[in-house]
Amino acid sequence: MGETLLIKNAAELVTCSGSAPKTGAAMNDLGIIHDGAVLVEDGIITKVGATAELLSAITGPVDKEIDAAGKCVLPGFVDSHTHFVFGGYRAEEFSWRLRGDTYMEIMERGGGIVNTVRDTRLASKQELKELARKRLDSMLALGVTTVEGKSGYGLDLDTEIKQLEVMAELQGEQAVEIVTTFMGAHAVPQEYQGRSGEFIDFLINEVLPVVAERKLAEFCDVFCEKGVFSVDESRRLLLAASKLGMKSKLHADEIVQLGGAELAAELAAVSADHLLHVSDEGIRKMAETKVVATLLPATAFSLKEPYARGRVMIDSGVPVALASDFNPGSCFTGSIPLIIALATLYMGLTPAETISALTINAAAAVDKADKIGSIESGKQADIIILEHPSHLYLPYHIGVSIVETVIKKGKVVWSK
Ligand SMILES: N=CN[C@@H](CCC(=O)O)C(=O)O
Repeated sequence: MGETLLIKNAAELVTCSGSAPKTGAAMNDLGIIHDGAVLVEDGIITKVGATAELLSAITGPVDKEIDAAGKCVLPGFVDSHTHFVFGGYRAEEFSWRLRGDTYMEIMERGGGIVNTVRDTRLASKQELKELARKRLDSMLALGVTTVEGKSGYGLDLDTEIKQLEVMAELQGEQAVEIVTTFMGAHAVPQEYQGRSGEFIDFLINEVLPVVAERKLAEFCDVFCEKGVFSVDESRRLLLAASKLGMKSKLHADEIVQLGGAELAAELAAVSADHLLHVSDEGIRKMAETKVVATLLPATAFSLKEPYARGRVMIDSGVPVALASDFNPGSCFTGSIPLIIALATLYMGLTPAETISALTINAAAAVDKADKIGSIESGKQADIIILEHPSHLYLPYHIGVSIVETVIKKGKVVWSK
């Protein structure tokens, strides 16, 4: 037996077990074990059950014990949609939004994403890495054990690669596991203004092959949006990426209803994200094909847009995940407590659905539900312990983190 960790006496052990992704009523079933325990060997969960039974089944010595009496134990949160590697800030643009300018108006005036592109191109790899590391540290303290991160602030070969290399280097240098997405089609760069199709050709012919050859990204994502990339351009890029082994994600129907959700279903994408303006048909098709809907309530909040129809999606059988969308423009926060507050108070999700959406379904949104997202035998021991006895204390503490301990691959990596 390798290094062992025992967590015992948990008032509530939220396992999130069961088939993934969870849909419909299953999102309310958290597989709770009262007075629960977990045994971890060499970073992998080997036993889960009631404390008394689990203790009697342990044969060898245990290296470390955590007494979780009076506390709730859950799978680590998975933040399945972020843009955490970037240079510069857009605080002035935020003040323009406060006075009424819309996100797209600012983008059309030559601001928005391309502003961050300029700063990210200028920043050295080391500068980007240190900024990104700090952001990951803050996420970890909120209970995030896995994060998805996108490129997309380079929009040229060198800077896209620089962003992806930052993520590759940070993997293993700190505790949060990173799932990497290539998002060269995040905006049309100034040098390609009015020629979005040619820019897609450039990405397909000159950037994707390098990303694939160097195995720098597991997913390809595209901002499928009116005035950015059309459904046809998005399809062309994602099919080319898929031929090179990258799985598909889409920024879909965020600002207007364009058919991004329908395209995600057609391509059997792993997830379609945002979906503030998704059509009923898009919801039906996503339910049919089990594309994960990654909803980003902090972005709707920050943009003062209506929230995505999470309640309708869950009731229609769509697997729903929640994520932060941490980025320098539309949503400068990685706050899991804020997401929990918005999902429960304004989107009509129950506390249990919200937990499923941040754990097992978020793991499915990065195609890792076989390894993370639940506390089950055989899974990686990514676990958080709360200061309080039940998951119900999460939405009750509005905008405030109650995470006390974070465990990654069986090791305590953060504690309050
Ligand atoms: N909508 C496109 N991409 C980001 C925003 C990026 C930015 O404004 O810098 C998002 O997911 O919200």
